Amino acid sequence: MLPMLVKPLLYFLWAMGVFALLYGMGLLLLGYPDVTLSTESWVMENGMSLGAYTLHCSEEVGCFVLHQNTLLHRFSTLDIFLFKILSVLAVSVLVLAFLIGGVWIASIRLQKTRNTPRTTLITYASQTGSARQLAEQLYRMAHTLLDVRCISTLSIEQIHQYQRVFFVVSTCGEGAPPDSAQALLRELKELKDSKGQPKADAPMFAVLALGDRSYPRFCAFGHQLSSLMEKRGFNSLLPVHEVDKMNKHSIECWWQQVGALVGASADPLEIAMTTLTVQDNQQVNAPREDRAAHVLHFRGEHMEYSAGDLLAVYPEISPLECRKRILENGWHETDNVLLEGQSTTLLDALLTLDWSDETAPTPQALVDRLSPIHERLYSIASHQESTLSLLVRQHCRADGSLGNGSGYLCRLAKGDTIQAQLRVHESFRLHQDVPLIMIAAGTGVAPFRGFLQQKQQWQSQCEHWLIFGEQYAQYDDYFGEDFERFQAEGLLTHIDKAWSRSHQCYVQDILYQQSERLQEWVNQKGAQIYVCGSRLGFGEQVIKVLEAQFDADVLGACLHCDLY
Ligand SMILES: Cc1cc2nc3c(=O)[nH]c(=O)nc-3n(C[C@H](O)[C@H](O)[C@H](O)COP(=O)(O)O)c2cc1C
Repeated sequence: MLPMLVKPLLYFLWAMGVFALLYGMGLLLLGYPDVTLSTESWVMENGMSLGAYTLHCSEEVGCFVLHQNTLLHRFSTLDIFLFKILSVLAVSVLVLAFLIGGVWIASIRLQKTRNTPRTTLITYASQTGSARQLAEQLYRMAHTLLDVRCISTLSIEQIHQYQRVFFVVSTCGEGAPPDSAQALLRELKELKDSKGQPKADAPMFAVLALGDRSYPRFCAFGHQLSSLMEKRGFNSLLPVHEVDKMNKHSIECWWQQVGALVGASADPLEIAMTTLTVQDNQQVNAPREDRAAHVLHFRGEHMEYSAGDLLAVYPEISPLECRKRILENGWHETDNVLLEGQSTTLLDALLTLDWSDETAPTPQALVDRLSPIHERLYSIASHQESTLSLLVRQHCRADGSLGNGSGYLCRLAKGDTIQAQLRVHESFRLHQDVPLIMIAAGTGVAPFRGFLQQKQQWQSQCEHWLIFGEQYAQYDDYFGEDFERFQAEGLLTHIDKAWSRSHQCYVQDILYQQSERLQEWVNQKGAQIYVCGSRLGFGEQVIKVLEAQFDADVLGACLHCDLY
């Protein structure tokens, strides 16, 4: 844009200069003293001298130049008018040139900064989007100092182009690496062992390991990656920093250390949130109060997501429920406790903590056992509409109180707003228009409504098969009307429902009964299989059946799981 403006400006300046020169020369050559001018009118108040020359102006006779009291030139009113125009134009052009030049130089500098190779890389390995979201957030806070990229696009050779590499990695499965980390992991394993000796010129690295303490192999992949990097001769900058359930304080501690190393400002970590407004919240399996499932529709701005993505919700604890639970334990809400070294009331402390089923002999012992409230991830049940839908099962604890995340969402009324984050679930998105086998249990059916909406947008002609399991046909047919509509439109070509309590039928039974079709769809029609639901029971059983039906490499190429 700027270089485009500069060229015409230079031409304009050049043309003006030529005009002014010619005009001046014409005046000097052709202008001559006006001999008829009377000497009285030479004496003017507003004269201006330059050496032996004096310029005088008079309204009656115009302007004239005296040289040692001899009239040298006289300028007409038109000359004066043109001089004025020329000087105004010259000043404006100079100011404009100054401004444009300033912006131009600044933009060249910016371009240079952008093109300067960074010495520090932040790379993420994410399964459900949290590590990616965090790495991109950190990058935004120090974008002039860092590069950011997904670990799947990173090779060892590229690591060597940096002085420092910061890994933000999660652990999935049972202590397993995210899919995106497999290639680098393979490369690292194949690399020659440096026998634990760091190489002097090798890049330095540090690992931020995201995980969840409730899993037996907490942050396992972060540790695996760090020890493998060290064995291959990379220099460790910091010990592996473990983060439980995306604890913000813990992330900030790590970022402060990293910031000091790379020269980034130690600003507090701003987690960018999307505000969603509740449009509708309905229980869809009435009258099942013990296992109530709700469909929520939200409206929000700048909602960029795809079917299969997740929504991270930050629950707010209900003070009413919290008071009730405090009383049931025989305590008082104003009891004094210490939280992170600060004295506060039991109620205030518990409103910031994740109190699930934990019990303790005293209020302080309870507070000491609990961790801060953490985000909850929900599968999105829609696809890039102006509304975002969720299917939420209300969790009921043994004492009758509601789970923190599901209780918060199921309590919401029309018009309420929540703060949430959209998380890219790369491995559970649709990447191409191929036949789908969608296998779900319970609220795991949610993403498949989104998938079919996406296929509808694509005007897909492929075959789609949904296998859905829940307890009761009369209550639990979530999104039943939507799936019937997709069926009527020819988008959903097969649907099988397994009702475990009302019909004693399970999803695995259908997979066995329809094994021929399953084989045909995968081997001949190139179908991809997506499985969503709880890992225990459903997920494990389904994987077992699929492993019995397909070779490992065939399954590896077509299976996508979202098991929790
Ligand atoms: C199916 C599943 C399995 C998980 N397995 C582990 C595990 O073995 N160890 C662990 O520390 N965290 C485990 N987690 C927790 C994740 O590491 C944690 O939620 C992390 O923030 C997810 O980051 P991501 O969204 O970038 O993948 C698991 C989470 C899920 C959903």
